This record gives sequence, C-alpha cells and structure tokens, in this order.
Amino acid sequence: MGVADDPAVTLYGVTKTFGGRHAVRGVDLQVHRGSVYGLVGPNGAGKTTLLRMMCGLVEPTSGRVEVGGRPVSARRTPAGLGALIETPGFVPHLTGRENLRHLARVRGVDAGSVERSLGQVVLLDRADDRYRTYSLGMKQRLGVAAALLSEPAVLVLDEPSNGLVPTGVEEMTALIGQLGRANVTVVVSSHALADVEECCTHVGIVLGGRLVADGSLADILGPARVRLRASPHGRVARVLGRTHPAVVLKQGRDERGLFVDAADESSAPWLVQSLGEAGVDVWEVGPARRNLRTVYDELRRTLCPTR
Ligand SMILES: Nc1ncnc2c1ncn2[C@@H]1O[C@H](COP(=O)(O)OP(=O)(O)OP(=O)(O)O)[C@@H](O)[C@H]1O
Repeated sequence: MGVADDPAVTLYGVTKTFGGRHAVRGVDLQVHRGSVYGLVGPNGAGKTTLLRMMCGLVEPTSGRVEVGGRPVSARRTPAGLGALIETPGFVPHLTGRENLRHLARVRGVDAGSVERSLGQVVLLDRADDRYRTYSLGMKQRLGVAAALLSEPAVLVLDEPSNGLVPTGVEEMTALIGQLGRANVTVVVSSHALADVEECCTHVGIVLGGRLVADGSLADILGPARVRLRASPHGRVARVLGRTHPAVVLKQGRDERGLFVDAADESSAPWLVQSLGEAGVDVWEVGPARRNLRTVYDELRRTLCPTR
C-alpha cells in the first residue's frame, strides 16, 4: 500500500518535562497515512512519552499534537486511534473472545468487530481458550486485537515485542507488517532494530528526548555502497588516492588486503578496472548495505560519545 502525503499524526515542536527534567525536547514529526513508523532509541530516550502524547494520555509542556488533522486533547483518546501502551486489564478466567466482547460492550463497539479483530491478530483458533492459558505472545496479540476493535486508522504500539520469545517476536513483526499492508497506519516503539527494519516503512531515532533522525527506511539507511578488498596495500592506496578520492568513504587493512567502502554501488566496475590496470589484485567486490543497527550505532557514537 502506498504512503499518502497527508499526515495521520503530526507533532509540532513538542516538548515534555517532568519536574523540570526533559523527557522530550522540541520534536517535530509526521507520520504519513499508510506508513508503519518505528520509533527506536535507548531506555529513557522518550519514546513512550512521545507515544503517550499521541494518545492524549500525557499533555505536552509545549507544542502540539494532531491526529487525523485534529488537535489531541489531554485525557481523551483521539478519534480514529487505537493503542496498546499498557496491557488492557483482561480477565484471566475468561476466554480471549469473551474478554474482547466485554471490551466491545464497554466501548460501545459492535460485536462483529470482535471476530474481525481476532482474525487480524490470528487468534481465531485459540479464541475460546481462557486468557490465563495464553502465551505472552498471544496475550500481546489479544492486546493488539483490543486496540483494533474500533477499526482505528492509526494504531499505536509501545514495545509490543518486549519480553517475547523469538517466535513471539517474529509473529508480532509479521502482524505489524500485515496491518501496514492492510493500510492501518502503525506507530510502534521497539528496541529490536532488526525487526523494525523488517516491518517498518519509516523510522525515527530518539536520543535524549530529541528526534535525531527521521525518514523513510531507505533514506535512513542511505544508498547502497560497494565494498572491495584488494592487495598489495600500498599500491591500492596509491591508485585510490590518485583516481578515486571522492568516492572512498572508508579504508581499512586486514590480512587479506586493503578494504574500501565506496559511496556508490555503481562505481564498482570503474574501481575494479582502474585497480586492475594498475596491477592490483582484487579479491572481493560486493554490496555493503548499511543496516539500521549500523546507522543507530553511528548516531549514538557521534551524538552521545560518552555512552
Ligand atoms: N510520569 C513520569 N514522571 C516522571 N518522569 C517520567 C514520567 N514518564 C517518563 N518519565 C521520564 O522521562 C524520560 C523518558 O521516558 P520514556 O518512558 O518516555 O522513555 P522510553 O524511551 O520509552 O524508555 P524505555 O525504552 O525504557 O521505555 C525518562 O527519564 C523517564 O524517567
């Protein structure tokens, strides 16, 4: 599904302090309709506070938040938004289906939405088992189903994979990807960078309450690079220094020669040709794609060098 230009969630210069301490500092952020937006950052970076402000659970100290173009007022869930910030108070001895039916009644949502939500989170075959027999992953998926009851256009999930075993994490990642493909706009916070990379179309990196990187996953990761390994060291360095200084991002040595990361994948044939003409042996050439972990670690090293 494409990502439309009109924003589903917008934050304008949002700051939040608790007792004079900044949790969030001057964040401008847009989540576009149809996107799956992953918020990543270390513990205490401000992710949950950002999500809580989107849901009207916390009021910004300054700045403003809009959902679906309408200002979010404090202490009221915005129309068209469903959230799993804290696990809803499910009743252990009731089944998954009974729990959702109860919530649907309380929220004034029609009973048909229970079956639809159970289907969306792939729990129909376990819907008549008691909640207390569910694995943590199933409990989390039932929490997502509860958030989906009102058929929200925007779904906010705070660390939905936290504490899950690897298969539970995989299921949650797959579910988030599926919801995105079904055109639900999802905003999700997570520590699991590889999973964010798998299911998110957009990423925001939060450090010390600031949004230090924000954009489509492709923009955040940057263009593909080429890595080559060649020897002897001295000759490789001379050729590259003379002919290609602009494209070489990084050089290093190891026992198998000099390795070079160049800025642009398309420069590979040209690099190999000039090295070959200079009598250099090229042992390895391939793409060197950055992943979210690399980008995240680079940003943390640059912006928080002491951590
Ligand atoms: N209700 C509150 N009262 C006081 N301080 C708070 C409150 N909520 C959050 N904070 C503080 O704000 C900062 C940001 O917290 P937040 O929970 O938003 O971070 P986070 O990125 O979600 O972290 P984690 O990954 O550990 O959940 C932290 O220093 C936290 O202690």
